[in-house]
Amino acid sequence: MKIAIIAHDGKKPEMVSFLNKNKDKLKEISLVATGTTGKYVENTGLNVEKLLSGPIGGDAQIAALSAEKKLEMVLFFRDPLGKHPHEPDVQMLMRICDVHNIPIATNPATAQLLIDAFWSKQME
Ligand SMILES: O=C(CO)COP(=O)(O)O
Repeated sequence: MKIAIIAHDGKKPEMVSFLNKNKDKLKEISLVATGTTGKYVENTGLNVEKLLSGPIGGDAQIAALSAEKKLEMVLFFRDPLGKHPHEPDVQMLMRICDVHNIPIATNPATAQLLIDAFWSKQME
C-alpha cells in the first residue's frame, strides 16, 4: 500500500514543509506522486514513484490507483484560489476516492491528522 502525494503549484511550498515535518514517518512508507510534485518530494530526500504531471494525466493515474484500492490515502493539497485547466480530473479524483472510501486530505491540517492516525495504527 502506498500514500499518494499531490500539490497544486500554489501549495507546493506547504507540501514541502509538511513532508519535512513528517519525514521520519514518511520515509518508512511507499510514496507515489504526480510528476512535478514528485520532484519536490525527491528534493526533501524521500523516495517517491513519479507519475505524469497532474494536468497531463497524473491526477487520473492517482484516481486509477485509488479505484484499484492500491492506495492507503491521498494527500492532495489543492489551491482553492487558483484556476486549473484540468479541474475535471481534480473533481474525478476526489469523486473516485469517495466512491472507494479512500481517505483524501486536501489541506495540511487534515493531512496531519491522517498521517498521525495511520502512524499510530501501524504501531499497534
Ligand atoms: O496538477 C496537479 C494536481 O491537480 C499536480 O500536478 P504536478 O504535481 O505535476 O504539478
